[in-house]
Amino acid sequence: MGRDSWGQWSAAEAADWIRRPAADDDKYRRGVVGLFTGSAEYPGAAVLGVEAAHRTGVGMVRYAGPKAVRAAVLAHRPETVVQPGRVQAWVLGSGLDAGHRSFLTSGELQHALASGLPVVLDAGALDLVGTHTGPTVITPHAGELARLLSSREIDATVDDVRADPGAWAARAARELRVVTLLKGATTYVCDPEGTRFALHASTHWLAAAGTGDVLAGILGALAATHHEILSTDATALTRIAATAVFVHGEAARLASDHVAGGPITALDLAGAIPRVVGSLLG
Ligand SMILES: NC(=O)C1=CN([C@@H]2O[C@H](COP(=O)(O)OP(=O)(O)OC[C@H]3O[C@@H](n4cnc5c(N)ncnc54)[C@H](OP(=O)(O)O)[C@@H]3O)[C@@H](O)[C@H]2O)[C@@H](O)CC1
Ligand SMILES: Nc1ncnc2c1ncn2[C@@H]1O[C@H](COP(=O)(O)OP(=O)(O)O)[C@@H](O)[C@H]1O
Repeated sequence: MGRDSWGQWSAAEAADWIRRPAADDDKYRRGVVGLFTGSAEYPGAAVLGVEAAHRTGVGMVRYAGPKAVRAAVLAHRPETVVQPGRVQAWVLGSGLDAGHRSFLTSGELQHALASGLPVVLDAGALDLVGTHTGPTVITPHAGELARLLSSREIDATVDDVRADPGAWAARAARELRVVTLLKGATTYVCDPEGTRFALHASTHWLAAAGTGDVLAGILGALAATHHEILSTDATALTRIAATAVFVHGEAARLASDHVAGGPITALDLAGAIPRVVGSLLG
C-alpha cells in the first residue's frame, strides 16, 4: 500500500479543542459522557475510562455498564452517576468481550449506537461499527484492527497492520466510513474524507495495560464537551480524536517526568490529564 503524508497535531491546535467552562454553564451544558464499559472479567477498564473522563473536564460522567462493575466504579469515583439519563457522547466497549455479550449488554450497546450521538467504539464493541448512526471513532490496536478488517472480508494479519499501520488505518476509515484511531508507538488518526494525523508517543512507558482505556475516556469526554459542534459538523471528530491522543501523550510525559523518567501506570497517566488540560488552556 502507498504511504501518503500524515499531518502533525500541535499543542496550539489541540488547545482549540479544549472547552473552557463559562459563567453561564451548568453540568449539562458542559457535557455529559456516558460509558458502557467494563465487565466482571475486566472491571478495571471501566474504572480507568471513568477516571480519565472525569480528569479531562466534563460536566458529568454517567456510567451505564454492567451492574457487577458499578460498585468498583463508584468506590473509585463517587461523583459518577449510575442512573440512566441525558448523555451527549458515548464510550462503548473497553473491557467488554465481544464473544460473550449478554442480551442486556447487546441491547444497551444497540440503544447507544442508534441514538445518533457521537460514539467512541473500543475493544469489545469494535465489531459493532456499521450499526452506528452518529459521528463515530474506532480505537483499535493493530491486533484489533486486523481482526475487525478480517471480519469484513478484508484480508489483514496483525503483521500486515504492523508493517504499514498508516495505510491500514486509512483503508479502515475509507471502508468502514468512520474516523479511525489506530493505536501504537505512533498513533494514526484519519477519516473517510482523507484527513490524516500521525502522533508519536512521548514515552514508550505508555505501552502498559489500561492506557488504552484511559485514552477512550479522554476521547469520550472531549466528544461530550463538543457535542453541539459535532451535531452540525461530524468531521470535527477527527480533530477531537487527534486532541485526545495529544492530551494522552502529554499526560504520559508529565507522569513519567514526575518519577524522573520512570514507569507509569494507567492511573498515573489519568492523574496527569488535568495538568495537560490546564497548560493547554493557559
Ligand atoms: N485493567 C483492565 O480491566 C484492562 C482491560 N483490558 C481489556 O482487555 C480486553 C482484551 O484486550 P487485549 O488488547 O488485551 O486483547 P485482544 O483484544 O485479544 O488483543 C490481543 C491480541 O492483539 C494482538 N496485538 C497486536 N498489536 C497489539 C497491541 N498494540 N497491543 C495489544 N495487542 C496487540 C496480539 O497479537 P500478538 O502480539 O500475540 O501477535 C494479541 O493476540 C479488552 O476489552 C480491553 O479493553 C485491557 O485494556 C487491559 C486492562
Ligand atoms: N511502543 C509504544 N510506545 C508508546 N506508546 C504505545 C506503544 N505501544 C502502545 N502504545 C500506546 O499505549 C496504549 C495502549 O492501548 P491498548 O493497546 O488499547 O491497551 P489496553 O487495552 O491495555 O488499554 C495506546 O494509547 C497506544 O498508542
